[in-house]
Amino acid sequence: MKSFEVNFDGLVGPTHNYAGLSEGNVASLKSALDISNPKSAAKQGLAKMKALHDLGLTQGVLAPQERPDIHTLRRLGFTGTDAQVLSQAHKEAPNVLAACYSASSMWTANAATISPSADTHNNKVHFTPANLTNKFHRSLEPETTGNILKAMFNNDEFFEHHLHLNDNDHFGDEGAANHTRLCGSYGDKGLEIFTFGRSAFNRDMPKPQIFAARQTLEASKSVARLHGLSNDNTVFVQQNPDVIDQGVFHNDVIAVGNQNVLFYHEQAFLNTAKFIDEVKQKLPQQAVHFIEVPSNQVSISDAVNTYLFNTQIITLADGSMAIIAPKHCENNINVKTYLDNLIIGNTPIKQVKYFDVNESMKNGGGPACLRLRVALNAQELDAVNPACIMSNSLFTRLNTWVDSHYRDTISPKDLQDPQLLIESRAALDELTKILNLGSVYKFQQV
Ligand SMILES: N=C(N)NCCC[C@H](NC(=O)CCC(=O)O)C(=O)O
Repeated sequence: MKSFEVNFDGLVGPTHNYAGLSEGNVASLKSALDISNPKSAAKQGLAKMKALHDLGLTQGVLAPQERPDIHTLRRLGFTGTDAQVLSQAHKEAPNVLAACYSASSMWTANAATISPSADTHNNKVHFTPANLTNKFHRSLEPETTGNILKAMFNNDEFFEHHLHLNDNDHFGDEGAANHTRLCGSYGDKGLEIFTFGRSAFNRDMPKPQIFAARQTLEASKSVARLHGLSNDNTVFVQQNPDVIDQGVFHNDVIAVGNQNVLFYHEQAFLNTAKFIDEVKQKLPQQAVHFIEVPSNQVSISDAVNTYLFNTQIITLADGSMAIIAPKHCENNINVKTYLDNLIIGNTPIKQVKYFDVNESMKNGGGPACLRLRVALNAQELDAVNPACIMSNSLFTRLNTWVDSHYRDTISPKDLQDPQLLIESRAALDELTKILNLGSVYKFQQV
């Protein structure tokens, strides 16, 4: 049966702003309190989705979350009307207010971990939303993420949905940003690689000294268990703690895989040689292209600033691969030179396409952060909510929707404006109709 990898990109929400919420994420802290442009952020994202659709890929859309999260503000003790809650929070706890306003669900690589049916014990596609416990603003996402995924993959015959892991740092889980899969064609049984930053229970294992390691080994193992993966189709590898301390807060900032290609920086992993041996031993039927980028060609700092590895490697109709990269890669001489040489070398990657996703990049989200990969066979794809699949008409419809609901600027003082809450809800209410999601947001459930 034919199989596909579908990218479900996060639609940037109407409250996209720069609040400096993510310690350990260099770009987020650098952009703190800048003025954002939600309209252009959403359109940059839509343009990337449309480009992949035009390249012949099946492209999906994942809805944003309800922000501001007024329910969390009330849970934290702010009372009165919505306007009073916002103004009180603005006065007393502006950082909490900003966290409850974050449009961070756009980075859908952190929405969930997905295991395709070829890998799982019961031949269903398994979904586990990420709990994102390490950052308060992101820990608000998993419940709604689960609702949205259930509304998109709503068929028990093919899809199995799990509850996110326990909300505790011991089981900190950041989803597909720390998970990649190597395989032959997408429908073949593959090898699922889980990368973790630290162990929660084993204090003897190395860990970063400056920034938090967001993903634990225990979380990765739990997801693999829930999905019914076996020892022979999983690898658990530790991220190099030194690079976490240099701003590599997720593994997808330093490594990316697609089918028989693993593209990674030489400093990405601890014990790289052992890891590569295990991959070779567990995937004997595949000649994997291990593309290791040396530090003397691309430094960690260049990788973090350009997001060379937060690129999407996609397979085109002729079987060759293309890299979807942010413009930052084109503008950095070391990275551009590396990529120019890569596409004439002996690997399946034959072209690079550069995209302007600057509004997202300024918060530390590159092209790969913006997408959740779901490998599906033809029958499973037929069972996906068709309203969430990109088409020429959906692209036009969503651009018009953005034009009518989104602001051109948001600055920190705008977060107390109750009108922004009203605008955001109106936008999301209409969106749930466009994407045929039903009432996935709390404000729709009262
Ligand atoms: N690498 C992947 N897959 N995702 C990138 C996530 C970026 C996100 N930034 C933020 O949440 C910044 C929000 C702010 O500062 O306003 C984060 O750090 O979790």
